[in-house]
Order: sequence, then C-alpha cells, then structure tokens
Amino acid sequence: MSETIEFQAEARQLLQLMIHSIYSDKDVFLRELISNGSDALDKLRMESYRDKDLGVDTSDLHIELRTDAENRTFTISDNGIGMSRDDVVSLIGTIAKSGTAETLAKLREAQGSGEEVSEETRAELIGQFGIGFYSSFMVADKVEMTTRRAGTESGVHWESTGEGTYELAEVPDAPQGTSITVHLKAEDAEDSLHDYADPTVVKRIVKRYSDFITWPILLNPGAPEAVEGAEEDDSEDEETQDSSLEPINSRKALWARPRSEVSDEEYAEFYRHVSHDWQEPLETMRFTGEGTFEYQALLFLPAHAPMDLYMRDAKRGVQLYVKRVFVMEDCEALVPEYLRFVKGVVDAQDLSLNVSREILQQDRQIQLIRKRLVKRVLQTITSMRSEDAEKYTTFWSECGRAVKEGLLTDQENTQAILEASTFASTHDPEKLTTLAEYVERMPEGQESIYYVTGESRASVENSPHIEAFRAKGYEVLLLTDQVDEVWVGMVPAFGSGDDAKPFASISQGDVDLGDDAEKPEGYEDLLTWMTTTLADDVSEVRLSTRLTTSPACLVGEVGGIPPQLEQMMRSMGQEVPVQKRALELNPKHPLVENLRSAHEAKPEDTGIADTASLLYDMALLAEGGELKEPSAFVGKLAQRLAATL
Ligand SMILES: Nc1ncnc2c1ncn2[C@@H]1O[C@H](COP(=O)(O)OP(=O)(O)OP(=O)(O)O)[C@@H](O)[C@H]1O
Repeated sequence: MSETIEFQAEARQLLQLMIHSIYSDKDVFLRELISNGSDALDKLRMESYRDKDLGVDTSDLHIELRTDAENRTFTISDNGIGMSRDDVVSLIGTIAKSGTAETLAKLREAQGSGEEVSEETRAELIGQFGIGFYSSFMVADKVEMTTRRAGTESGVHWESTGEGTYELAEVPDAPQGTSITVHLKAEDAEDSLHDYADPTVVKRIVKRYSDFITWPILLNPGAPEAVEGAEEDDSEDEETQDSSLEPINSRKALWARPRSEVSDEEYAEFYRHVSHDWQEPLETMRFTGEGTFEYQALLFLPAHAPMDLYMRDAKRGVQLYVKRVFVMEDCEALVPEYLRFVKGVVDAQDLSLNVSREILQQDRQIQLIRKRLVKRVLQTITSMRSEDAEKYTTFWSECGRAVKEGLLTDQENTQAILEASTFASTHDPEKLTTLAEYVERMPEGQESIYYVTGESRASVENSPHIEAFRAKGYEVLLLTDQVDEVWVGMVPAFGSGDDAKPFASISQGDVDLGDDAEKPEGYEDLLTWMTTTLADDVSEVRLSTRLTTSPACLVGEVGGIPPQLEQMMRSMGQEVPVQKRALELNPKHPLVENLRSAHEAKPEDTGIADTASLLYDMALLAEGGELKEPSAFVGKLAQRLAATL
C-alpha cells in the first residue's frame, strides 16, 4: 500500500530551486550522494561497535554505482545504516536545518526584487547549508529510494518527481541499507548536464570529487572505448570487460598522504565533504603529533561564516578518526566553542574506537590535541593577516566576532586571541588596526589603550567622550560588536610584563589627559547643588577634562557595567542593579558657564533646575541613550526656549 505525503514548505521550495537548477556544476549531485552513503557506512560501523546485538554483517561495507544506459538511470547503493519510515519522513521530507528559512527568504527577496539573481549569489546562499540528497533533482525527472534501517525487519520505498509530494510504500524484503535510483533528464552539455548513465563519466566524477572516501566505491565497468562520452575520460582507462563491479577510488586518507602529493583541489573536495560547504576553504592546516601520542590533523578555515555560526544551537567540532576509522562527527571535545567555524579531521592513533563523547571531554590526550589545535588556528589567523591581507579581511568580517568570544572563555589564550584580532579605530575610517599597530602609534605620555563601546561606528565616533582624546591626538578603538562590551570588562591589558598596556574606557572613570589647564574655580556651589537636584539619576556632578565642544557627558565607574551592556542584560531577563553614573560638565561651554552665574544669582529658580535636568538629558541623548520620559524633556525644553524669545 502506498501513500502520498506532502513535502514540508521549506523542502518544497528547496526542491524547486534544485529542479530549476541553481548550480551550474551538476556533477556535484554524485558527490553529495556518495557523501551520504559514506556517512551511512560510518554510522553503521559505529553502531555495530556499540550495539553487539545489532546482528549485521559489517565485513563488506561499500558503495555501489550502477549505470543503465538503456533505461537512462543511475543507481547508488550502500549497505550502511539505512533509514526507518519515520527517518525518511523527517530527514528527507523535511528540512530542519537552522537557517534554512532565512536563506530561502533571502533568495525570494532577491528574486522578488526583479533583479536577475546571479548564479554566484544563489550558489553562495545555498552553499551555506548544503542540500545533499535534494541535489539529485538537478539531474533527475524522478528519484526513487529503497531503504531499510539496520536491525529492523522491513524497508520503505520512496519516490518523487520533486513537485509537491512523494510516495511512500512498505517493502518487506528490502536489503539493509539504502539504494537510490535517479531517472536522468536528457543530457544537455550546454547546461553541463552530463550523461550519468555512462560509466566513464561517472568514474571521472568520482575520481575528481570522492577519491578520498575511505569506503570502496564500486562501479560497473565502462563501455568499450571510442563510444559516446569516451572523450570525457581522464585517459586513465584501465577498464576490463569483466562484468563484475570494480573499485574506482584510491581510498587514501588525505591526511595520511605526503603533503606534496595532495593537490589543492583534493583538499577542497575533502573540505566540502566534511563541511557540507559548497565553496573552497579559505585556509588549509595540517599538523601532526609524534612520539608516545600520535595524531594527524587536517583542518580548514571557511571563506564565509557557516549559516548557524551566530545561532544558539550552532554545530561545532571536527570529525574524529582513530587509525583511519571514522569515530564521530562534530567532536566538541576537540574544539572550543569560539572556534566552531573550524572544520576538518583529527585522526588519533591511541584511542578506543568505542569512546563516548563524555569520556572524550575528560581524556588527557584529547585535551592536549585541543590545546595544540587552538594555538595552531590562532597562529594561522594571525599569519594570514601578514601573508594575505585580503584573505584575512574576508575571514575576519565573517568569523571575527566568534573569535573574540574566546576572550571571555579562554584565559590561557587571551593574548594570542588579541594578536589575531583587528579593531576599528579613530586612526583610519576604513581599515581595521591590530593592537600592536595601535601601541606603535601611541604618542609619548599615553599609557593606556583607549576604547569606546557602542552600537555603531557612527554613534560612538560622535560620542562626546571622544572629543578631548581627538583634540589630544589619542587614538580610540571603536568597539561595536556585542561581544566587545563584555570582553573589555574582563581583559585587563594587551601584552605582558612591563610592556603590558591596559585597556581604558573613555567613558568610564576619571580620565587624566594630563592637561595643564587647571580646573576653574568657583563651580563648587553649582556642582553640589546639581548633585542634589539630579540625585535620582546621577551619582555625582563634576567638572570634566574630556570635553571640548559638548556641554556635558555621562561617565561610568571603572569596571562598572556600560549602559549598552546593562540594556542587553535586562533584555535577556537578567536583574541588573541600577547604575548611576557621574555627570561631567564642560566648564568652557557657555551653557555651563551661564548656568553657574544664573544659579549664583537665583538659587531657588525652578527654571534653572529645569536647565540642569536638560543638561543631563542632553548628555544621555548625545551618547545614543534613551530618555526615561521624552515628554517631560520636551515640556521643559519648550518652556526654556520660550523664555529666551
Ligand atoms: N544513504 C543514506 N543512508 C542513510 N541515511 C541517509 C542517506 N542519505 C541521507 N540520509 C539521511 O538523510 C539526512 C538528510 O540528508 P541530506 O543529504 O539531505 O542532508 P545531510 O547530508 O544531512 O546534510 P547536507 O545537506 O549538509 O549534505 C542525512 O543526514 C541522513 O540522516
């Protein structure tokens, strides 16, 4: 009995994109299906280790490819883990990846705007989360799949033309594993849709994209030479007329081959396999550990942030192998959260294949590899900056915010993270600066690295606090990522020992800009009176040395919670004690000067009290803050203005 089921809305939209072919390189469908088959074999082997009662034969795990020119089909089968009926419905009929809805919305928006969406844009958007199985619809009119989950009795048959629905039927005698038959569209060389019913074509593609897959990939032998499609061959045609299947991949783990023998393209394909990214990696890293504890690592930095990088449930971790045998996906124990964009493989020689995630967290060897990995990644980022500035800029704009999260969690590597980082500063309107460059530019007499935090470059650049620093020629870092608000409160200095330069907020604490100009006399009364009048809002009213053109600004205590962070914490439902800040007045500003003489003349005047409170409101507005009672502000302002006319 078969039943017809509808695809989930997102799945339907993705399928449409596939059918209308978003990607010029159709050959990649094969890589995607092989990748899934290989994962299924990995999973079966792991499960059979863990569950001795599974009762499956794992002695001959492999992937089979069969072409049928007559019926124009291509079939890929694996004797891996397989899927249950529920698996098929949830994994194939539904897309549950974080970011899918957003990506599709972006695509729709781009298409809706009437502009032709470039191939690149589409590929880039899609490439951010991969589409695996669905890519078969780039080359197919119809896809059929029969699958049976290891350890269960009966299988299912799935079939769809990729429109709105699919058919599901029970198959009592299905072999264990998964077999997918692709009913091929007509060959269309112009659209680079090749003849996938031709084994020579298939062989060439497997060699190119999937050679490193560690499981045997078997293919029915090719047609005799000089037949249609033969010119596509790589010329390494060793086929015989034997009717049995022949293995076509070399199965060599890339990380175990001598470096000089692995091409960039092979690394790129391997990267795509482990990351599900469709683009090339930005950087490839290889290193090994020798001696009592041996391991090999092959890691990659992405050219763009993974879809879920800044989402709560972001995936992290690299693949863990033990002596060439796949052990687990996303091994968190090897990679700290802030480096969650790092993809790749660690192959350890000395672990049990049976190891669990919990045990790994405690494992000393794993901790050592992790340490090494972190150092290596940070070093790579840092040297990328000097070796290929453009690459670094791409990387930093995509993943820099994640890297800076390490300043909150990884005390051991704080300095290395600071060295790998770059920041916006008042020195250059466009180019980011390293801290070393900043320190280099510090003029005689400047002891600290000054920074200001806030929501955007525009708002912090115009903040009143910055005025005197500018006037004095002191550079200020403009920190506008949310994570910046937090790390500046935790990291005391850049550098170590005598060379350490402390970080100092320009909007916190008393700054001493070393100005010889003494604070003018005669303001005591005004300051005492204002401190009392504004006691609900400010901790103190004092004279400032940091202002040149603005009348007033608000200054927090050193180590206090900056207002943006306070707001952020409140919005996350955290209790934050009310933090009063000091109001600093600019004694050279006519408003402040006149306020002093007006208060002296008429200490009881309520209008003057209103002006004092307006001064506070203005300081709040100038730093981009929000007024508690905008209507009260407007009322007072209108009155005071009226009095001037
Ligand atoms: N040959 C297979 N054997 C067993 N399960 C499979 C097979 N092919 C697909 N699946 C299951 O279906 C899920 C969805 O596959 P799909 O190819 O759409 O995405 P994916 O491989 O998870 O990720 P990506 O889209 O990033 O490649 C897989 O995660 C896997 O659980």
